[in-house]
Amino acid sequence: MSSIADSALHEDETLCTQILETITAASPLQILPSKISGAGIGLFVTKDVDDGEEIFGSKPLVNCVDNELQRSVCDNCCAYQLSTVHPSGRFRTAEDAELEMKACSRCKVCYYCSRACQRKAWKTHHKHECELLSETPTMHPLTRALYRILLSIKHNILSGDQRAAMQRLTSNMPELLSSDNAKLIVGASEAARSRTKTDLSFAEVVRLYCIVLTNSVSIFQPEGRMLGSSLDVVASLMNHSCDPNAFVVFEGNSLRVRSLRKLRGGEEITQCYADVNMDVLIRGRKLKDSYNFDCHCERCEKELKAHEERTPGMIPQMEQTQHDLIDRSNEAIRLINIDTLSTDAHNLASRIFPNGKWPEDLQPWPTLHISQSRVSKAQGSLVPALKYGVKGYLFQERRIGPSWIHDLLEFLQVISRMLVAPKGDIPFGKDGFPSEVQLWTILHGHLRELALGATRTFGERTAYSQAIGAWYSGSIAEEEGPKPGTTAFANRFKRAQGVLLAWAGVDESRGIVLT
Ligand SMILES: C[S@@+](CC[C@H](N)C(=O)[O-])C[C@H]1O[C@@H](n2cnc3c(N)ncnc32)[C@H](O)[C@@H]1O
Repeated sequence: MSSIADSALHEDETLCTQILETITAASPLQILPSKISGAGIGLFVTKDVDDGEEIFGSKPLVNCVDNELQRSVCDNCCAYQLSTVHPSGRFRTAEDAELEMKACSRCKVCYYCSRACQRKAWKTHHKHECELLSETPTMHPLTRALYRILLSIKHNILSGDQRAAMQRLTSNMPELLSSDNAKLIVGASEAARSRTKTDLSFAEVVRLYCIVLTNSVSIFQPEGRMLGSSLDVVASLMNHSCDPNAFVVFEGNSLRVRSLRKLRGGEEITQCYADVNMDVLIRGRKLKDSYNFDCHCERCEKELKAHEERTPGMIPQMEQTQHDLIDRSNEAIRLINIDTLSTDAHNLASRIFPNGKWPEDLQPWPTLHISQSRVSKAQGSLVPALKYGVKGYLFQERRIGPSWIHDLLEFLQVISRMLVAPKGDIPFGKDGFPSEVQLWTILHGHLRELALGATRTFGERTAYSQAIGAWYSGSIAEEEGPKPGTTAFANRFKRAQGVLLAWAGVDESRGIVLT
């Protein structure tokens, strides 16, 4: 295997053609040396691609559901029991029946949404792994992916091309074997080799595990939920950018790569391996720890320079504090409790900024506000949820892509709950708070942006975009004044948004401009 792995994939034209034939792409793609220094090979478009287009779709080699979601996600089609979206393209209501999930009666590890899914999974892979899974039910999904791959090789389920291409993916094996995780990697590989009784050598199994660790992508649905991990050969060839032109999303068990902006023919397709909204220091740590490289892109250099100018010589403290703020914010979400979050956050911020005043637009502050809004909403405290929500979503620098759509949706859910709350619960028109009519205008203006944004981001066929579109059309049908999309509405919206922003203490320049 090492000799195959030594020759780069792009040099084998026949193999490249064969693996590119397994995807569905609007126009042909190419595998070439990356334009990013030190990044190996990459994936390129050959023709111009518009903003918001599907670049390609693929059926991954393996999808593995996260352990804590096993009972609620179908192990075959990835249908999610708690999805807020009905497959017919509307948001679910309390009247909708819940998907009934049934466990495999033998292993009780994999769950299915129908007999058909269970039969299909059994035929394609589950019959080979069922007994092994029942012995090790809590295996990490990436280790489960390794088992599935080893068994697929053993039982000739993978085609020769798929196997050859997978084995040539970057493994980062030397770096992973000298990392803190080396013992775990070696131990899991040893166990996988002996349990699956594969013919592969120990070194080959370790390398395959490193390939899984380096190339897997999250099964991220349009709704924003991560359901597990997936390995797809073609998607694995996309390199990282902190200003990506594409992203990966799943529709059921199918992977889709969609554009975030226009790409010119010959351009490399890139995705962000870290949370694209986070600061350079958080992204940098993730890229180093999980993918073994340092990013030196324009965005990273610019953000590092800004740190040096703002707080000279404080980069290590700044990084630690950002991590601590994120941990604190995640803890608040987990406990559904933000009682001490503001005080704790200001105490942490004062390590860097003597007055404890972290800049509103510097991450993770906007994300912290979004957590505060989410927890307040869960507690039914809608007024603070709105105030935190306005700050959270308007201080995000990037107003494109999945996370922007999710932030906007959450913000609008707060507004729409306020508009149906019992009279007297919401201080309409008092102490600078917008009037009820103004809040309707704010909802409708944003809903139109959300509907347009969801269609551009996820495509118009996606049930999620359709559900947002249905919400928008249902809601504006009741609007008596000028409709969104007209100049009269835009003027009304600007005034209403101005009131909301003044109430929330956000500068008007941060507001959204309607399209
Ligand atoms: C999923 S693979 C991407 C395909 C890979 N370039 C190849 O040749 O197979 C991820 C690995 O590619 C490299 N890589 C991806 N993006 C990079 C970037 N922006 N700068 C440097 N290396 C990068 C790193 O080695 C990373 O661990």
